[in-house]
Amino acid sequence: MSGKSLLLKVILLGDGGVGKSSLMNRYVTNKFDSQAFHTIGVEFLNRDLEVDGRFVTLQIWDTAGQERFKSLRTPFYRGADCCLLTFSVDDRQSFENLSNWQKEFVYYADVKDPERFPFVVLGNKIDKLERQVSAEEARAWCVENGNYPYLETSAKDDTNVAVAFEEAVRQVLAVEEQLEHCMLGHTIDLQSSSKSGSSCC
Ligand SMILES: Nc1nc2c(ncn2[C@@H]2O[C@H](COP(=O)(O)OP(=O)(O)OP(=O)(O)O)[C@@H](O)[C@H]2O)c(=O)[nH]1
Ligand SMILES: [Mg+2]
Repeated sequence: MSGKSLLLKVILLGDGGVGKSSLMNRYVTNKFDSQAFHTIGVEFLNRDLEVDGRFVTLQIWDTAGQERFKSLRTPFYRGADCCLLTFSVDDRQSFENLSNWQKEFVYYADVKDPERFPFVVLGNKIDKLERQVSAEEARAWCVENGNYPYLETSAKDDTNVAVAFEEAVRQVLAVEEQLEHCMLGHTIDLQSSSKSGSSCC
C-alpha cells in the first residue's frame, strides 16, 4: 500500500441528455437537478477518495454530448486515465452510439494501446420504468467490445453512483499494477541475463 495520493483524470462521454453532468454532480455535491441544462464544452470537479487503501484525487471531466459541441470537448480527452462511456437505459440511440464515443475517445486522446485502456460503461436512469436497453444486452456489448465493467446507475436516486467512480479508480489501478509488474519483470530479466522475460508485456 502506498501513502501517496494519486491524481486521476476520468472523463464522462456519451450522448447529450444521458446524465453525465447529473452523475458528476451527484457524486461530488450530492445534488440532483431535474431541470439540468445541457453542458457547453467541458467542466470538471475533484473529489478525494480511498479505494483499496490507495488515496486518490479523482478529477472528473464532464463533457458536452451534443454533436455541435464536438470541437469544444475533444481537446480535453488527452491525459485521461479512464473513460466512462455513458448511455441512458431509456434511450436506445444513446446505447447504439457507445461505439462512436469509444472511437472518438481513442482518436482524440491518442490512446496508444486501446485494448488495455480502462473503459467503464454506465447505463444511467435505471429509476425510469420504461427501458429500451436491457442489462443483459448492455453486458453483452461490454463483453464483446473489450470486457468492460458495466454498472447501472441512477443519478436521480443515487444508485451505484459512488460504486461507478470507485470502479473507474480500480480499473486504472489494475492497469497501473500490471505495468509495474511488467517493468519489474524486465528489471529482473536484465539483471539475471535470463532469456525468459515477462509474460505480460
Ligand atoms: N430520471 C432520471 N433523470 C435523470 C437522471 N440523470 C439525469 N437525469 C435528467 O436527464 C436530463 C439530462 O441530464 P444531464 O446530466 O444534463 O445530461 P448530460 O449527459 O450532462 O447532457 P449534455 O450536457 O447535453 O451532454 C436532466 O433533466 C436530468 O435531470 C437519472 O438518473 N434519472
Ligand atoms: Mg452535461
